[in-house]
Amino acid sequence: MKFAVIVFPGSNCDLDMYHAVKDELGEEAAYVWHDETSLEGFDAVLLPGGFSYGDYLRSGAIARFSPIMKAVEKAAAEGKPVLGVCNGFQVLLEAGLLPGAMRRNAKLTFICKQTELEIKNKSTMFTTGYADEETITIPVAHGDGNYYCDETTLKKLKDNNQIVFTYKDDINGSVANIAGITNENGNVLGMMPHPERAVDDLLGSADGLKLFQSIVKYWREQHAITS
Ligand SMILES: NC(=O)CC[C@H](N)C(=O)O
Repeated sequence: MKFAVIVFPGSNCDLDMYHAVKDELGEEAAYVWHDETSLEGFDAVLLPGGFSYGDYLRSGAIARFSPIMKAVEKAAAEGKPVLGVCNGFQVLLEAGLLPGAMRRNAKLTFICKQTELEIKNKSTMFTTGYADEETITIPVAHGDGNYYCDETTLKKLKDNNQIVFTYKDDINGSVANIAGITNENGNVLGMMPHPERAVDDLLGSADGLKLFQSIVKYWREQHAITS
């Protein structure tokens, strides 16, 4: 399976993402500069964390106009797995590929620490590797992680099972403690915690690895030779 790691000017978790896929997961990965216009030949798309365009205007607000975003939209429409982590999540929100918006953390401070997450939907293509009711440990590192959506959107997210991860504790003021959501189709996931930084016990947790393994499992099932 081949993963694209999109690199924007100011991305800083692209190397971690590449390492997670290539070295820990053992799958193919390649960096794709934001100026590119095609994701032909890739099976999944990863938008890493960082400070694209210095977070000017709003986190993700400028990156969402990068040429590669048309190809990300196409991959999403084709049903390919698209994962946005932290700044990647912010870009997906700004691009309208996920509902809602991100605001400054409630306490207006940058938060960098391990967090406990509850898995609210373990039947997505990103979460089948987790056990029922499993609580996982994955680090966050953000200043703008305060997820907001209105009541109608929240109801839709709940009704469609689009809320995938919630924080066990309210760390940043997010509506309903939301840490990660999918689109309606379930193939685009945005999450503030960094699974790519939790892929080995040496890092303090390996709980993020199961997320990447779930994507591979899904892809293999889709591409199984049945005859
Ligand atoms: N680690 C990151 O991706 C940081 C995201 C974002 N720029 C913020 O501080 O909110």
